[in-house]
Amino acid sequence: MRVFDYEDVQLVPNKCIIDSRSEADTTTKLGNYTFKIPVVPANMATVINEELSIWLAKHGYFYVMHRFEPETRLPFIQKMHAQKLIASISVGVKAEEFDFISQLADQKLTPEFITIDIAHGHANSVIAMIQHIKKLLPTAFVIAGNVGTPEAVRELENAGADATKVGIGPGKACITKLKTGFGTGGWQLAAIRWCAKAASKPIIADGGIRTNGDIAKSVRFGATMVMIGSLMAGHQESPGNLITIDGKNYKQYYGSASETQKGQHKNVEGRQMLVPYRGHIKDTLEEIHQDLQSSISYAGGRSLDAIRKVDYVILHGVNDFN
Ligand SMILES: NC(=O)C1=CN([C@@H]2O[C@H](COP(=O)(O)OP(=O)(O)OC[C@H]3O[C@@H](n4cnc5c(N)ncnc54)[C@H](OP(=O)(O)O)[C@@H]3O)[C@@H](O)[C@H]2O)C=CC1
Ligand SMILES: Nc1nc2c(ncn2[C@@H]2O[C@H](COP(=O)(O)O)[C@@H](O)[C@H]2O)c(=O)[nH]1
Repeated sequence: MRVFDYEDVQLVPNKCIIDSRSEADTTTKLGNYTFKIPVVPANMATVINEELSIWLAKHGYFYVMHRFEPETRLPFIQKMHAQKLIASISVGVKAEEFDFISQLADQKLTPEFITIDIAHGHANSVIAMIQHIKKLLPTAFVIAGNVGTPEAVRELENAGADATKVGIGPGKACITKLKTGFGTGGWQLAAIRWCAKAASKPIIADGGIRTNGDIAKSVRFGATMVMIGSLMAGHQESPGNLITIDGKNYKQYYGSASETQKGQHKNVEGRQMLVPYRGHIKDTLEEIHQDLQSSISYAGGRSLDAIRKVDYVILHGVNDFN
């Protein structure tokens, strides 16, 4: 398998067939829903909160609420449904999480999306959780992860997952590679390609996005949706603390497996850092929308599908057209 990451690849332009970039359609479909762009802020405590979830849902963006205030999830689903908005939550795989799903079923409360969010998603615990959700809440769209191999994608799909999330260790706040020696850090884009070839359902590329162009590259190599943490954490609406150093503004960003998140130094695989303050998230999302419209025009099409078929070159390696 050829191994490469985002910075090693460039997409090759095709003849433009539209008169204006505004004609390019950046929407993507996940389950029964269509979203404005193939981007979702990471389900991390310094990236998403209830307020931002509501804003994103109201404005046609996908969101996944994090799982680190577990007792708020049930009222959160009720609150979203009362506003006729989609409810998209995260769960873990510990015993109490199985009970939580049973509780939702007892109350006849089905979130539209449930993301199973653990570090090593190719695990019996995740398969058991997928099956538990599908039995009790059969209409919920289940995203399972995280994984980094085709075998894992197939197993989770066969267990009933509606989508799988790919990315072990490419995150900005991640230290998995350093602490364990494992992961897709440094070859995340190749891992997406590898997994997507085996997938029969959508893939969500998770982690390692450093520029807007990386989103188009993820789509080229098989992603239906792209999850982004650090580039989404610096906004006014982001939940992390605002910190000013020498007159420059930053926002706090920490890993979900960091000591800060866990409250103890046990199985730490994440760190805390500062990311530059970037103003309002609506402006960043609009910039991503416009950049993707440009990507579609360079791909020679009218929608994201055009990007999926473009040629590419691998820089710093063997150049090849695929
Ligand atoms: N995408 C990524 O690269 C990574 C993401 N994260 C994020 O950090 C958060 C915490 O993740 P996680 O620690 O999995 O969540 P949890 O602490 O909820 O752990 C989930 C369950 O899986 C077990 N478990 C976790 N890792 C392993 C492993 N390597 N082998 C066997 N069992 C395991 C845990 O038991 P026990 O704790 O007793 O082992 C626990 O029962 C999540 O939000 C996750 O997405 C973390 C690391 C990498
Ligand atoms: N190894 C770890 N990965 C983590 C942790 N917390 C979150 N994550 C993953 O990172 C992405 C976001 O990546 P970014 O490059 O866009 O910043 C996130 O969605 C998780 O999959 C962690 O503590 N350790």
